[in-house]
Amino acid sequence: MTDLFDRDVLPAPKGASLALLRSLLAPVRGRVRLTALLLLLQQAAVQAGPLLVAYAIDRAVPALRRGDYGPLAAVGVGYALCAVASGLLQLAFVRVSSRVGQDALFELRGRIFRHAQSLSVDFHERYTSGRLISRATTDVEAIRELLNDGLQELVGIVLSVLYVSATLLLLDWSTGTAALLSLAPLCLLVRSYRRRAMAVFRRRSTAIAAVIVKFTETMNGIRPVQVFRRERANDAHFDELNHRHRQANGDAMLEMARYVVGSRLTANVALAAIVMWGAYRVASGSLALGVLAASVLYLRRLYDPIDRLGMFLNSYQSAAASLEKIAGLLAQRPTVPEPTAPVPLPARPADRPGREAVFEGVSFGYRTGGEVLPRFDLTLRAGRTVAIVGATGAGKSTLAKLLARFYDPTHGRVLLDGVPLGEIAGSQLRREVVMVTQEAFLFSGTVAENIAIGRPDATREEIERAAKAIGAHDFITALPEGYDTDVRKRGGRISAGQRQLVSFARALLADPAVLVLDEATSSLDIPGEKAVQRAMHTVLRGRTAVVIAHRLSTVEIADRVLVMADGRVVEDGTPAELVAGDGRFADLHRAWRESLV
Ligand SMILES: Nc1ncnc2c1ncn2[C@@H]1O[C@H](COP(=O)(O)OP(=O)(O)OP(=O)(O)O)[C@@H](O)[C@H]1O
Repeated sequence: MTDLFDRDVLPAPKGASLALLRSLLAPVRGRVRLTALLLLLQQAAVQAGPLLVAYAIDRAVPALRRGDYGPLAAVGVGYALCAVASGLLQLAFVRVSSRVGQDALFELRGRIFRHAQSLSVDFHERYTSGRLISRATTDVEAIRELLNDGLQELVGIVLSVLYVSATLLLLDWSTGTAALLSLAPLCLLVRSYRRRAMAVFRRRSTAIAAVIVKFTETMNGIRPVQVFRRERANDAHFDELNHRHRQANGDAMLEMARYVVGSRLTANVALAAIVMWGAYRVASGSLALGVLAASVLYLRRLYDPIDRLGMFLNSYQSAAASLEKIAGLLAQRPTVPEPTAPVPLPARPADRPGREAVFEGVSFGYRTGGEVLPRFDLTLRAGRTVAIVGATGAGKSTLAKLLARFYDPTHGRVLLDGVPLGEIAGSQLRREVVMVTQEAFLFSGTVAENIAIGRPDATREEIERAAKAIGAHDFITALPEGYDTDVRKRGGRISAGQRQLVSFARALLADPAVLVLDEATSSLDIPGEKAVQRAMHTVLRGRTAVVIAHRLSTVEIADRVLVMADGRVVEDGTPAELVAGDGRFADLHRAWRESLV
């Protein structure tokens, strides 16, 4: 089955890209208008030049011949004023527009991060982190280019074409009309370029995303890459993706080159024709020389922006492709949604350890595969420790993840003290149900901060008490800066077993009603394993606990054991009952006992 999320562009409602752009610019609407006004004035100052030249040739020079310096001086002063005004207006424009662009991008980056973080685990398993990084970097960068330079270009081009056409028509309507007619083939050229460039840019942005995905995937898995000597295969694959990116880049440049050559050729042919016609009219006395000179200057200004229009279309196409991808990402909704009207859990009496969890007619399959857990019912009594055992792929972690609501069941529901998980506010659910995974992930920050993640308001004393109860205090105080050691810095490196202890201390401090623990399979050294086992007992005590057990010594401390096979619970009972029976667990247990002697 092909996964929708394997594609770079996720489905989004129609018009989502435009709506996104509008929503980004809405808060800065006033400043967007100001930038438009500044550009309008700046273009007026720039376009006045040739008009002054025409005036100088046709009026000021004859006046000078009569000994009147006034008109020429006026032209000189006018030209200087226009130059200064255009410079100052340009400066003001750049200042305002770059702030507009920066504010919009600041908002966009924040939105991508917040949104990606709020999406369910299911999304992240399918849409790789490399793609997310590509969205937040290269795609945002493409939009930055459009907002910072592209829009200025476009408004500048449109205004200059409008000013120049109007002035040409005013100077001499027949030259003006000829100039406007010559724009028709150029418009056709722009249209066909736009169509072709769109395909090329979409390909290019997908190609760069693939390069980033490969890069992050390889570096994130650098250990297995080196252990299994995947470097050569990776090099070859990366090379292929890199080639594809280069090819897409080359295609984009080639399209651009074709466009520039085509537009210049058309413009030059039109210019030559109009100049020849104008020269003929000057010779026959029906056109003033100054008007022809100004017209030629204006014609250059009319055609010049056509090249720049190509540049603008480039940044527009690449920003449009990026905007589409970002809009697709932002259109995703969590598959495990927050309840609209959360139901609070009933208060828990102080003498009652944990809460009762019930799986009611639950069945489950991952979106990318078939059914993993066929319909089942299961009640986990408050305050008891349940161990789940079974072969790899039997569905143990899946069952645990349903209890922690990383996924919602396909059918049926999971209840905590009678309240369906889907109706409990996320913040309360995360306080009540904590899942400790095998990896025992540590965030950047100090050891103390890592322990306090589930309860950020915990005092140092409480943090140390939890660490002591778990048996982590001694190794923590032996670190270079004790509890204030940064876990990612030199000297702060801590072993796998120690990481487990930190994550147990974290869970103990968070004090959830239900603890789901995926026991680490990694073989620790014997003292390390003993320490982790002891710590596990401490953290399980006094709450409802589910342990995915890989060691039979862990199973023995459980009140109840579930043996799973192919998504079903095939044996269920106390460890003693199961050992005494003749099922799989009894076989496993016998084999284990024999291995000990
Ligand atoms: N994120 C996922 N997407 C699709 N299928 C998955 C996903 N996670 C697990 N599965 C599939 O679900 C089945 C049960 O997996 P699960 O991880 O629950 O097994 P397990 O008993 O915990 O195994 P192990 O002891 O190896 O961790 C397996 O067939 C697995 O391929």
